[in-house]
Amino acid sequence: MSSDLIVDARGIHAWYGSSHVLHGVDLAIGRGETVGLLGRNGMGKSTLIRTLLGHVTQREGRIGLFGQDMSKAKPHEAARLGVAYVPEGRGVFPNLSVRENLIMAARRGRDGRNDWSYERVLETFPRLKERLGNLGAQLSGGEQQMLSIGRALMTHPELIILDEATEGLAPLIVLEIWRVIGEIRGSGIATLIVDRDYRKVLARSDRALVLQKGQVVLQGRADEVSGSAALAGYLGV
Ligand SMILES: Nc1ncnc2c1ncn2[C@@H]1O[C@H](COP(=O)(O)OP(=O)(O)OP(=O)(O)O)[C@@H](O)[C@H]1O
Repeated sequence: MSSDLIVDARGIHAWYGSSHVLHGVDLAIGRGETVGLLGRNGMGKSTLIRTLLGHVTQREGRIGLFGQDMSKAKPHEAARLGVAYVPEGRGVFPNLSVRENLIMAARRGRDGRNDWSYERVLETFPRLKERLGNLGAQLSGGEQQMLSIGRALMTHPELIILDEATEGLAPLIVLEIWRVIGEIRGSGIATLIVDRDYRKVLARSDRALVLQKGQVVLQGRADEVSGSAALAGYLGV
């Protein structure tokens, strides 16, 4: 298990009851690397993420995070090591204000890093600055998504996992989220991105992999995946 890798997962299988969803998936993410995870609906993208983080417990295979064996670990252990997960459907505290949501998340990074301050997060998301006193539940979907990403940044992660971060949002907000994803990449934090807009994912990723029925059917540098004749067929586009 290489400690140069943030994620080093080999031969991952996962089940929901008797339904076998992942069939031997390998995934590696290096420090600072942006990886796109593509595939049609129901192909196992969210399940792969949730399996790596220990949310799906019927699993087999070796899961290494930061060189540690996390094959049996619980979700909070992955978070403690520096993996921030922004789930599909967000995950902000509805009864806390924007300010409280952010402050509560604040934590130094693995090496004591503290560069994503409260102020920097608000500069990155000017909309949140205007809503500091609003409760999570009072925010629009786009604002909740920004808050969720802002919370992730305040934990000073080594890796942020964004599962459908732009899903169901208005076009201007979607642009805003992609801008921030670019900023996160530029700041050296590794990212794993799942998004329906495969062109945008590929344009912003170093590498990409495509899942079909719980198996990796295509992977490589993002430009290679982008140029692959097989891509459209796998994505159904
Ligand atoms: N909690 C669950 N219980 C049972 N089956 C599930 C559960 N979550 C997902 N599945 C099934 O597992 C398979 C993979 O789903 P998953 O959500 O990982 O796909 P996905 O590629 O992320 O697609 P989507 O974009 O639709 O979320 C699908 O057949 C789905 O119906």
